[in-house]
Amino acid sequence: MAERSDVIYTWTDEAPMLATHSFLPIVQAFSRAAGVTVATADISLAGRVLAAFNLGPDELGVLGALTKEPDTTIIKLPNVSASLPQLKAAIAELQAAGYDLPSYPDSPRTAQERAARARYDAVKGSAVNPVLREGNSDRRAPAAVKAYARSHPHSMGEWSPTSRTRVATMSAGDFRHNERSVIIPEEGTLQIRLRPANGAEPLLLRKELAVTAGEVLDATFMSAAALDAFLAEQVAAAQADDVLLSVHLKATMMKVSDPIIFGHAVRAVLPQTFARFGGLLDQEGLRAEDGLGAILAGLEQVPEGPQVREAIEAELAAGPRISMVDSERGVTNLHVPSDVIIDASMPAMIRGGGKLWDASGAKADTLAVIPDSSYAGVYQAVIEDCKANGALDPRTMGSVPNVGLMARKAEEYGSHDKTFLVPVAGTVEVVVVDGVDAAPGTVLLSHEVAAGDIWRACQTQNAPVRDWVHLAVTRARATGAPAVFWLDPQRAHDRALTVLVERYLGEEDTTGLDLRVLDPVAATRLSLERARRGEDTISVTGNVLRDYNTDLFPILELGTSAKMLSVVPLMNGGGLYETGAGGSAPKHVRQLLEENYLRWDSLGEFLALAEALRHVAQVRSKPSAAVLADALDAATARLLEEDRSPARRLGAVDNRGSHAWLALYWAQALAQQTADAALAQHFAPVARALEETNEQVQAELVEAQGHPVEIGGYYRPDHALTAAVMRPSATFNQIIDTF
Ligand SMILES: NC(=O)C1=CN([C@@H]2O[C@H](COP(=O)(O)OP(=O)(O)OC[C@H]3O[C@@H](n4cnc5c(N)ncnc54)[C@H](OP(=O)(O)O)[C@@H]3O)[C@@H](O)[C@H]2O)C=CC1
Ligand SMILES: O=C(O)CCC(=O)C(=O)O
Ligand SMILES: [Mg+2]
Repeated sequence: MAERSDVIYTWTDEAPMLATHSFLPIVQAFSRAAGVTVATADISLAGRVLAAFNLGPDELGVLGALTKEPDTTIIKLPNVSASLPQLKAAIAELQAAGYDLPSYPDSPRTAQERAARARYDAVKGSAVNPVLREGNSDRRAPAAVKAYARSHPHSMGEWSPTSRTRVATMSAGDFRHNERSVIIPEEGTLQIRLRPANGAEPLLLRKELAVTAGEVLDATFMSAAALDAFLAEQVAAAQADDVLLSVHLKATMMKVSDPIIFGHAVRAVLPQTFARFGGLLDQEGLRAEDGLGAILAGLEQVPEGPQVREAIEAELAAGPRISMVDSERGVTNLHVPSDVIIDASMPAMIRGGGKLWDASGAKADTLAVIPDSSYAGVYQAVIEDCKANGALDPRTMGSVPNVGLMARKAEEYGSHDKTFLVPVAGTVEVVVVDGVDAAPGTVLLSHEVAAGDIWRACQTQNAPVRDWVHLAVTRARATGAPAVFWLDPQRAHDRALTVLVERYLGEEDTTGLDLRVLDPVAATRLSLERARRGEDTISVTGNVLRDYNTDLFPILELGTSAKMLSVVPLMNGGGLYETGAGGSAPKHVRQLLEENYLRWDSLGEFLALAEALRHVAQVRSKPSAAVLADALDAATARLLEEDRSPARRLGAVDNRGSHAWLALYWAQALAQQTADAALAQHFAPVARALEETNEQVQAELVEAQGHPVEIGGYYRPDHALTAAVMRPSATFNQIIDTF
């Protein structure tokens, strides 16, 4: 990684990584011509695993440090936030490729195994985004994208007023109801300990926790008993109502708590199997947390396997219908913890008219189980709105952009190192060690807990809150749209945050702006009501709702969140440009391997790149970068107008075809602009060559489609093989590689 290069383009996983093989050579060729350097940083899951064992460079670490430099510009593509089954698959692939890596120690016994486990656990889950997000988030649909969605509406499933789809969430005992919060007056050090109810010595859960002045610190827990009772009720309710049982969690970002909750859900649908064979499954290391898929696969190696499998199948057959991820392959919602991720799964269901797939591949209503009630009400409010008013109409609906509090691992998404599965009943206490304007030993927060409960603390630093409020005011001013802070007066954390929001709004010039604070359900209703009238409403939210809303509203408005502009102004002056708001679309990889067709849309990359180049122009004093950016935006707008984005089916323009169109339009725009005569002159022959060969190039790209391809790996494919697959037009490559 060339650390001083103008732009750092991230090398990630799955579909975006495939697209990068085609798009990056174009980006580098165009940028080079304008004197802008573009280097890559490998932050893929495989790259991170190798770095964790010193078998490869720690490019994420370097990139994390660069986020604090004022002249850094990073383009961040989506990466796999690995669930344990994915991490294990990546390790197996790397081992088979000859890397000397230990297997994942499920039950570490030696010091060496514990060390290996700690390294792997640091790579697991959402281990990239929190490191790079040294700023708050500004996600919105650019005008050209919104205009395209209005003139080319995606299909929306119909909503019937009699739909039986609904959200089930807990009414007590969950993270929302147990939350307690304080604002830390002065910096200091805390400790988290558990005082067992049986009078035994306190257990130190976290020896030292540094806190900063003015930060919001909260603590809460999910009661295992309340969760199990709730899940048992939902299993029965789904069966009684004959709707599909579906469970929506974020086992990737909430990498400690949510896999545990997922495990409870797996056990809730198989109570008899676990009562009978739980001991055996434990002994074999087959954990409900890893999903039904891992259990069924693991049973192949166990002598009693067929018996257990029979029990599972019988119990599934007798229970409620479970929603399917892939009905053809028999993959249920409970097979893999990372297959159904709430931010994308709930909006896709709502876009589809409240339906999910059953085992026969038919669509059916669902009972969507979202155990913690902190944010579940948002989805229920959307469902109620759709039942009452029908599906939203992408041709007319307004937009709900987001300003999200995210910097410095804000709120729940930074809580993993403070989340604990409670080993014995007792009292968890957050205690002052020093500082904090309190006597050592003072208990700041405490909860009575039982064994199996999930306790966690979250931190929200003060400077990010102030920056977030400022960003909200800036966006409200720039757009004239009302900005609504989604804060829940029933939650201790949100009440503390409201105090800070009011304080920092007092520092801003807010004359003439419409700024409100509403609870999330009221905010959802208002935003939808306005959207139905074609009006825009900025949602100003915490970190989790940032994630949820930036899939929810784009998926309804634009059909996908891949088309979002996703800017993270870094607090020290750098710029992080995320590509879209969606993920790495694993399904797209399978389609490429089976039929050499990649339906991934790189629009998010195009939008992010233009903003990144503008940032380079400013922080590196390179005016031609701004010329590149303006021409790129013009090319992107034209790509949309002329409908050159990837289609979904063989024989049409796919990801590679859309890149070739973009290169043509970009070169033409550069040749025609008058701001930089040297660039115009440089690009005139390039534009001509691309025009003259365009028909042939597109034909070559379509010709390549329609048969299986081999790229030599999933998590770490062979670079040369993948490049050959992703760059099949010799005519196009010749132009890009030589100008
Ligand atoms: N910023 C980040 O790093 C993020 C990473 N992730 C990671 O991504 C993975 C998958 O997550 P998942 O929840 O399934 O969500 P995804 O957003 O990856 O996929 C859901 C669906 O959205 C559509 N989609 C998403 N992006 C595009 C695109 N650029 N072009 C066309 N269609 C697109 C696809 O629909 P269709 O099948 O109809 O084509 C896809 O199947 C996980 O490993 C997750 O951890 C998730 C979110 C953000
Ligand atoms: O980091 C992740 O796992 C996902 C991030 C995400 O979904 C988002 O930021 O929208
Ligand atoms: Mg998301």
